[in-house]
Amino acid sequence: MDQNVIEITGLKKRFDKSGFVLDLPRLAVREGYVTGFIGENGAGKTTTIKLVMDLLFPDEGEVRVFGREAHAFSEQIKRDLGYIGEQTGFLGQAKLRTLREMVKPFYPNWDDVVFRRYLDRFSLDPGKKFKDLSKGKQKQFALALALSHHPKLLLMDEPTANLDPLVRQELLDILADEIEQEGVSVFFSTHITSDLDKIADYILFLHGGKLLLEGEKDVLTDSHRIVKGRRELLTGEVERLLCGVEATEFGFRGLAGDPGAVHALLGDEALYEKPTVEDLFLGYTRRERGEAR
Ligand SMILES: Nc1ncnc2c1ncn2[C@@H]1O[C@H](COP(=O)(O)OP(=O)(O)OP(=O)(O)O)[C@@H](O)[C@H]1O
Repeated sequence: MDQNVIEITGLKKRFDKSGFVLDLPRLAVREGYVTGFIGENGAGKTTTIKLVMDLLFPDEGEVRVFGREAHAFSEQIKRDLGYIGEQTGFLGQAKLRTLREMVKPFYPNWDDVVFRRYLDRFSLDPGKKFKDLSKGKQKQFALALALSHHPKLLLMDEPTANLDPLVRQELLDILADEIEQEGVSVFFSTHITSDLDKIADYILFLHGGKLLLEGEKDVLTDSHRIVKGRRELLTGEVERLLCGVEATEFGFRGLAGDPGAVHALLGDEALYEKPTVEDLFLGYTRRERGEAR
């Protein structure tokens, strides 16, 4: 299982109009795991996903999916890939059953039993038009289509946006089932970091077009600590060991990448808590923006 389903090397993608540059010397998504892709608005997540989907072409470097070059093998790759984009590109006027007819021929592994099972599970009426579904129901339909051809990789751009907490939890449960039963790999971007606390094995954190932090989620959260203490403990020396420091008259809070070094200075005078993915995200983003206090 030590394969990478996505492997990007030496990639550069520039948008002359906006001046944005995506610069990824190396990015890998491992087979059989859930990898969460986070980053602030405009960090380049959608651009990366579009490059993997061969909807954009790199200026430099290479994108490989299932070990094959993404552009040259685009058709073969897509057969094994379930994609849910930010905007579902379905023809809104079409009924769900018509959309099934349109999509099915592209996938040799199409499975009507799975498709019907998900329509039932999501209470989706095949006679309804896509445009008449709520945004959440549209996402569920997109997921039903994506899962009905037994993909090896689910590639999703903000799949849980616009979903109420119950539907979001159901989607996460479905992903967990698919991983367990079908061994599917999952790569998805999100702003809802609590979803990553729940199901991600790996985290890729993009900032300004570059990978800022990556690794196994448990290793990242175990190796960092949120440090809290009284305001007078926040000396310059302590502050240099923290990122994303928030301080008031009375106290402070900051993320430590080397908690041992902070403990050597503050000992048990401070509190040390395991961070969430959101804590990591905020700490590193603020550090990059030079926003600390
Ligand atoms: N076709 C394009 N032409 C010019 N600039 C573009 C184009 N597509 C994206 N960009 C710019 O590239 C940057 C990255 O955009 P991208 O959509 O990949 O970010 P994102 O991380 O997905 O953001 P969000 O979380 O807001 O969806 C942004 O500054 C965006 O304006």
